[in-house]
Amino acid sequence: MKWSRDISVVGCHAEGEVGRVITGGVLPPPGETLFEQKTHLQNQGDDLRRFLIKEPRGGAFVHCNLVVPPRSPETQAGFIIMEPTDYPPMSGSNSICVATVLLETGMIAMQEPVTHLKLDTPGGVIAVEAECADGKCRSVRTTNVPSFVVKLDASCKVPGVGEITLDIAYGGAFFAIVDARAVGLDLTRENARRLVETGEAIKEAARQQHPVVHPENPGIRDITFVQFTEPVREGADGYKEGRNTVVISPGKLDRSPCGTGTSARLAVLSARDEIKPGETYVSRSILDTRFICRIEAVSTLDDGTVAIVPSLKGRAWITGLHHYGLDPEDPFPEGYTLTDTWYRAL
Ligand SMILES: O=C(O)[C@H]1NCC[C@@H]1O
Repeated sequence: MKWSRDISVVGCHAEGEVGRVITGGVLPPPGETLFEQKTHLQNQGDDLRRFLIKEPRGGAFVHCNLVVPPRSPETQAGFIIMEPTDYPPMSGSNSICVATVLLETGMIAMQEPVTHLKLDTPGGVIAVEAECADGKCRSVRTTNVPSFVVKLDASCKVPGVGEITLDIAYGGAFFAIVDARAVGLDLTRENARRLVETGEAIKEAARQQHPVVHPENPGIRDITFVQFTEPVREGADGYKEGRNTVVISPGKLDRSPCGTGTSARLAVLSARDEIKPGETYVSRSILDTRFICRIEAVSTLDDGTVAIVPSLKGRAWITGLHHYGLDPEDPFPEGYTLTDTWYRAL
């Protein structure tokens, strides 16, 4: 075997959603901030993401996180999130995978029973509280970046679907949030393909009809995800509970309850006075896995926009230790996609 590249990756999933973590073989990209480093990766060939996420090394369900030295004060490490078509500024499921891998592999020393960390992301600094026992992370609570509403009850004309109403909110990426009843689809595993098709059509229309820009970072713009929701109800344990599924381009559903999507939804619920700071909110995925969430604080952005600071608690499990390599004779150094499993070719 003769490789021109050898990248060490720890396989992991958080509540069903894959979040692989690159722990070796890649130097930190240049940049003063994580956002600049992410932009460098994106604009300078995008080869690392394509190498690890596209087939034959990855698949439509794969996310990868590059661990980098921290840049912001008081943080212990940073990570840059790579998804099938995007580099989202933050990601809930990926943050839980990264924290679990950092602690369970000893890259950062674990303190039992609770380890507190601050991690740098392109979207800002997040706080992590990991409950740990016997060398394992039993849960990870991520306190996310400020999350806020952009529009409530906006109208959107979607080819093949009709005119629908949606909310637009930021939770670490911009989401268009749609009541699943408006498109006549229940959030079931059997409907996964139809949810993807409808979600991608809505995303395309919503991006054109509702351009959005983050008030504090104009580099963060445009709707990245469509989230379908079921109404909030009281769950078996007496807490408010809501199911959702988030469509991730080019066409798969988030298997976890989507931390950034839930953060955006909490901003909407808060703006409608349907949830109060400190109240427990259980966010459920299409697989019925859960994040236990709450609004930790209310704040304002530089331009006066009201924001919430949400947290989400879930668990991740390490699935494997891998080395991904490139044989110089391999005809697919940048990978490939086919519409059988990728929905849309990239
Ligand atoms: O939990 C989240 O925020 C994410 N899960 C995959 C897509 C989103 O980044």
